[in-house]
Amino acid sequence: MSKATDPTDAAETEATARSDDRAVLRTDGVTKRFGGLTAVDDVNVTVNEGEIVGLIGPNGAGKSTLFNCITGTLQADEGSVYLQGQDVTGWPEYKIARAGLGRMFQETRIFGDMTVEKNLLLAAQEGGSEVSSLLRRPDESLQARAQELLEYVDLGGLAKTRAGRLSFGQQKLIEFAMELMAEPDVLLMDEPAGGINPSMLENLIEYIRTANEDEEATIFLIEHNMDFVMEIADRIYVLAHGERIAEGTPEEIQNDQRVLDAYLGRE
Ligand SMILES: Nc1ncnc2c1ncn2[C@@H]1O[C@H](COP(=O)(O)OP(=O)(O)OP(=O)(O)O)[C@@H](O)[C@H]1O
Repeated sequence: MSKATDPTDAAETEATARSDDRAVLRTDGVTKRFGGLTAVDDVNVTVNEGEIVGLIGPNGAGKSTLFNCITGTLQADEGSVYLQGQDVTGWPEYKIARAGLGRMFQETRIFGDMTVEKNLLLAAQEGGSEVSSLLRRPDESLQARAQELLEYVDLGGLAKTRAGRLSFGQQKLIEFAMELMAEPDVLLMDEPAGGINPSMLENLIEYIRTANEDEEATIFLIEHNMDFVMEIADRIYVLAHGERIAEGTPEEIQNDQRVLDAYLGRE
């Protein structure tokens, strides 16, 4: 996808030099305070190309705040955020999105009066295409891409259906397909399993895995559903009271005493 590079940005060269080769996303000492509360405290995370990385922690641990600092929704008080090695700290949200960061929210942002296909075509604008031309004369390759992504999530037959008629679970899958339309370098997902009925959860795991394997989608996700995150993530970061208390494979995290204590409120 197109990158919003600023050749005059001196920090870029430095950031590129410091970055891990495979790191699509990296935070370095990100700290965010709300008055006297340190919601995110000196947090370092790295998401490498092709990984599915989980972010977990008890309620109020700072997960959403960290996501918001990464996406530019909030400005960190300290620390830096690097996307593909480029220092994007302080950039406005739209510019970070254009530079390759996708975000899928808990609530869907679908246009209910438009068809599923038009929603997908609109989402492609985040990848740099013009909105008006997309809707009037959609590019055949984009249409084919939309159909392909709908088939990934087993909703291929619903392209011409009004999106508002779909169930919440189906709308979430459409939103996932929409995010993939923009071909983000990394996709942040906020509780993808939230509100999804248990029978659909296994499917969601399969769709995210397929996107990861076939589309090489790199994913960073917040999730409260432990079974889900343990099954899907390659690596997991754990936050508690704003601090990163653990990092490891799902197996390591499940056996980490600090993590168990944090969840039981025993720090
Ligand atoms: N805009 C804000 N103003 C003041 N305090 C905030 C703000 N946003 C978050 N906080 C506080 O910062 C801390 C971290 O909140 P955050 O929402 O990031 O946690 P979380 O891990 O995402 O929690 P949850 O799992 O419950 O969504 C909490 O104590 C929260 O009350």
